[in-house]
Amino acid sequence: MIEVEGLTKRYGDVTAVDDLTFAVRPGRVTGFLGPNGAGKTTTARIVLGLDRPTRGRALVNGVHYRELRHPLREVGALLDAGAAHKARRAVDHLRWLARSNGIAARRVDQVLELVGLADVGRRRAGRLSLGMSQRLGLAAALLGDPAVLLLDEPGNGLDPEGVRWVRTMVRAWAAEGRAVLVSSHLMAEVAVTAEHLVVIAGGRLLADTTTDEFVRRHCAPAVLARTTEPARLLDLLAGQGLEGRHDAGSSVVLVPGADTAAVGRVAAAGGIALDELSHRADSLEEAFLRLTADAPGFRATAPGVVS
Ligand SMILES: Nc1ncnc2c1ncn2[C@@H]1O[C@H](COP(=O)(O)OP(=O)(O)OP(=O)(O)O)[C@@H](O)[C@H]1O
Repeated sequence: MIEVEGLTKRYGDVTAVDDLTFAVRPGRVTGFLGPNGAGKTTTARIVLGLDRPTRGRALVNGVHYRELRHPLREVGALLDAGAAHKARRAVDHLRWLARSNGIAARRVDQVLELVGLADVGRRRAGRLSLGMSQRLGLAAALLGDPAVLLLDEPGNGLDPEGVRWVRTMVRAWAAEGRAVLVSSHLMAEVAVTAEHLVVIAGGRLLADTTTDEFVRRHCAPAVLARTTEPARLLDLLAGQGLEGRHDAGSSVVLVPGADTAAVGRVAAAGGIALDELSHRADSLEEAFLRLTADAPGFRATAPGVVS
């Protein structure tokens, strides 16, 4: 498994990772989510011994990466699909990796087969399409049959069929008992692959929970009421113990967990005309944006509730 404990990384004035603690456990896919600049790559680089933390630590199977004798046999990583030398044939790239990690040469053919590259193994890395390069990166990650996998945007550059293939493979690897961390900034894509989510923004942990719980907590259905008097409706709802949400300038009030009849009765009793009364649930992407929008270092704004 991967254990990240109190991890902090500063680059000059920039705090890329800020006191981060989470674990990637075996037997399940953990989605590592955060908007651009959240600190995902920095965390992954520290786990893989490519960068040193300012404080805290990251352990793979209980030790620091640099203490692993044959790292590829313990942890497979896909960080940069373009990492293979352009002039080197795909098969030679894998053979070189296998040799430097004490892995049998026959494993190279197995992983090429596994990722669907058996026919193009003799092609030079520079002549592979983006999707094929991604598959070569996955082949390298799998070479040592590691118990821990760390994959950054594994579906990048793949066509829809390829994305489905990666999703199925990633789930199967976890089902075999591996600890799998898949990082991405695409909430909806990761949520269908991962059972567990670690969400960060501005280098800080925002959520560490099962995907089911995340959906329950952040995408719960709400009642949507549209009115020209949203502030007064909010007050009246609060008087009845119903907590609503309203974005400045919007005509919409959202009341999580309520039913339409209750909200309609409160409006009627207060003489408030409703232009719409309906049910609505946040999409995962909306929930993700809402959760991460206020984090330091993330400058984009989340969309309003509904305007
Ligand atoms: N070598 C570096 N020197 C200075 N700042 C850095 C360095 N590496 C990362 N950063 C900064 O640290 C923060 C986190 O970056 P990081 O690449 O870890 O985020 P990320 O979540 O992987 O983003 P993305 O989804 O865009 O890849 C950013 O503000 C980034 O500019």
